[in-house]
Amino acid sequence: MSAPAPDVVIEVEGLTKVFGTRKVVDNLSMRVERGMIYGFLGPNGSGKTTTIRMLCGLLTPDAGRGSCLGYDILTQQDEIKRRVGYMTQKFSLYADLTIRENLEFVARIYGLADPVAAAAAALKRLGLLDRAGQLAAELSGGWKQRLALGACTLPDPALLLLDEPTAGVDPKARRDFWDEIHHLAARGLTVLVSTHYMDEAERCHRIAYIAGGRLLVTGTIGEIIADAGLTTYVVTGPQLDELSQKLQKTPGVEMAALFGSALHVSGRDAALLANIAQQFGAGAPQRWTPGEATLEDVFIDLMIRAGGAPL
Ligand SMILES: Nc1ncnc2c1ncn2[C@@H]1O[C@H](COP(=O)(O)OP(=O)(O)OP(=O)(O)O)[C@@H](O)[C@H]1O
Repeated sequence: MSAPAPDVVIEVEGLTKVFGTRKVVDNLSMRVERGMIYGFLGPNGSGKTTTIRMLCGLLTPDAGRGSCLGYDILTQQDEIKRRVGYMTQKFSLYADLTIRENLEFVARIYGLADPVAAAAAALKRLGLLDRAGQLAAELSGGWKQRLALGACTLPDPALLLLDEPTAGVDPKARRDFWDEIHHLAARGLTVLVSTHYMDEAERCHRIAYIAGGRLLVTGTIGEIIADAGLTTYVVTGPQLDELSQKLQKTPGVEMAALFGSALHVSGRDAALLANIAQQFGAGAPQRWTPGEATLEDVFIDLMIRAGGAPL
C-alpha cells in the first residue's frame, strides 16, 4: 500500500441505492476502524451485498458520500478496488486446477511480481503445503472456503470484504475459517463480513444489523443487547408452541420465540413482563426463569419492530 493506512477504514454517510423503483439501501451511514472485524447481519435481500459493492467501488451509490481506505467511494473507485480483497458469495476456484495452480493463477491475475512465491507463502500460511498438488475439486467445502480466503488475501489487501463466506459450511470448518479471520485481523487487516450465523456474529468486534436497506443498530454485542432494553424470561416445559402463540398476542410481550427446547419471552416493560410471567406461570406446567436477552432475541425483536417476518 502506498497511501498511509488511515485509522478509520470505512466512513460513509447516507448511502442510498435504488434498483428500478426499489430503494434497496436507504440512507446508510457506518464507520469501521482499522483492525476491526465488523459483522454485517440482516435477513435475505436486506441490502448487505449491495452495500459491500458500493464500499469497494463496484457500484456507484445514487446518494450519499464517504471513503474507503481513505479514498473517495464516488471518485476513486479504482484505488479502492486495488486495495480490497473481496470474497463474493459465488467466489469459486478452478476445480480442475490444483490448489497451487489456483493460487498462482489468482496471483497472476492480481499482477503480483512473483506469483510462484506468493502462492507458496499462501500455501504455507493456510496449512495447505501437503495438499498443494491436489485438485481443488477434491477439497471439502470448508477447505475450499479457506483456499478462497487465501486467494483473496494474495495481493496483501488492507481491507477484506467477505460476503457470507461460510454459507453451507459445517460448524468445525466455520470455526477454523473464523480462526483464520482473527489471525488476519491480528496482523492489522480490517474485515467486513456478512453472515446469517449468530455464533459468527458473536466473534465480531462490532456488528451492524440491516433490514429493508436500513441500518437499524450498530455496536458491540454488549452495547446492542443493553441498548435494546429487553427483559427476557426463559420458559421450559410442555406445550411451548401453544403458549408462544398466546403470548405473541399478549400486550407487553414484544417477542416470544422458541430456541430448541426453551421459549424466550421478551418485553421492554420489565414490571409488566414480570406480571405476565406470574400470571402465565402460576399453576401452569411450564417453568418461567428470568434470563438474559441474547443477540438473537434482540435481532428477532428488531425484525418484528421493522415490520418484517422474524428472521
Ligand atoms: N443489480 C440488481 N438489480 C436489481 N435488483 C437488485 C440488484 N442487485 C440486488 N438487487 C435486489 O436488491 C435487494 C438487496 O439485495 P442484496 O443482495 O444487497 O441483499 P443481501 O442482504 O445481500 O441478501 P442475501 O443475504 O440474500 O445475500 C434484493 O431484493 C435484490 O434482489
